[in-house]
Amino acid sequence: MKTRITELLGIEYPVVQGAMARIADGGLAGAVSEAGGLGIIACGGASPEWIREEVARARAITDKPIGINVMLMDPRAAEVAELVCELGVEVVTTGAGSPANYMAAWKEAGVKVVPVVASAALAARMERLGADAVVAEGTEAGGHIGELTTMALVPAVCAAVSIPVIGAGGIADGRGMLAAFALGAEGVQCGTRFLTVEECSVHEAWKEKVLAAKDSDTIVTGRGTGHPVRGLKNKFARECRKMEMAAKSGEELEGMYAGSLARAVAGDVENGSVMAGQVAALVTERGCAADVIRDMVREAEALAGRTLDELAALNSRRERA
Ligand SMILES: O=C(O)COc1ccc(-c2c[nH]c(CNC(=O)Nc3ncc(Sc4ccccn4)s3)n2)cc1
Repeated sequence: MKTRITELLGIEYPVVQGAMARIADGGLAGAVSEAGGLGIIACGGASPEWIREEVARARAITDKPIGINVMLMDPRAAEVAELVCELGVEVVTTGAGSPANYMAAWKEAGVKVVPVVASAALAARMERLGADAVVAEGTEAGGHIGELTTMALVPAVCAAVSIPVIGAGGIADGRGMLAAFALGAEGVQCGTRFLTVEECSVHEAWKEKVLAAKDSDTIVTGRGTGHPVRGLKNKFARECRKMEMAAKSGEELEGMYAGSLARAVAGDVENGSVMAGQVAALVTERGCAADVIRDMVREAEALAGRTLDELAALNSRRERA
C-alpha cells in the first residue's frame, strides 16, 4: 500500500513499531522491518555498545529500513544522538522531549526525523525545525505519555502541520488503524500490540500480564514528578500512587522510579514498572510481527471498503467476546 509515510520511510505498510525502552531490541525491530513495517530499536537507558550490537542484529535480519529511538530524558541522549548519524540508520524517532538540539545534524546526515509529540504546538515547532513526519501519541499509550487522547490529538496535530502524521496510542488492530486514518493520520505506531509477539524478548511474566489485562487494568504514575508513565496495575503502581497522594517530595518520588523499569524487565512484574497502553485489553494473542502487521492492514482495508450503514449493520450483529 502507498501513503506519504510508506514513501517517506521506504516501507511496505505504514505500521511503525513503537520504541519500548529496554524491550524493543534489534531482534524485534529487524522482524518488524522485514515484515514490511518500520522496526525501531529503543535506546532509552541503553549503552552505546548495546545500541551498536542491536543495530547489527537488525541488519543481520533485514536489509529494509530500520530506526532507532532517542529518549530525550535519558542523560546519555546526546551520545545516542551522535550514534544516529554514525550508524547510518534510515530513521530516528524521539520521545519525552524536544529534539530541537539534534535536528540539524540528523538532517545533514540524511536521516529521516520523526519526533513523537503530545501537542499540536510541539508538532508545529518540529515541522519548522525540519521534521519529516511526527508521531501524534495519545495518552492511551504505554510508558511516558502526554495528556491528550489520540481522538483529540491526531486531528489537532493534522490541522497544525503539513508533514505526514502517524497516529499512536490505543491502536492494536485494523479498527484502530482505520480510526487513526479517519482522524487524518497516514500511518500508525503500535507498542503494546508488539509486546506479545514471538520476536519480542520481554520477560514472559510481562507478556502474560498484558494477555490477561482488562480495559481498566492500566494506571498512570509519576504525575508528581512531571513525567507521567502508563503501566499495568500492580504493587509498585499502588505504592507510587500512595506516595503521590501523600504529596512526597519530587526527590522521594524519583527514588521510587529509579530502577523500576529494570525490575519489570527482569520479570518482577509486581515491584517493577510494567509499561503498557490502555489497549492491552485488546491484546489476547501472541503471534508474530508479520501476522500483526498483515492482519491489521487487511482488517483496516476491509472495514474501509464499507459504507457507514454496512459498518453499523456489522456492529449490530456483534458477538460478545
Ligand atoms: O514540549 C516539549 O518540549 C516536549 O514535550 C513532550 C512531552 C511528551 C512527549 C511524549 C509523549 N510520549 C512520547 C513518546 N513516548 C515515550 O517516550 N515513551 C516512553 N516510555 C518509556 C520511556 S523510558 C522511561 C523509563 C523510565 C521512566 C520513564 N520513561 S520513553 N513523548 C514528547 C514531548
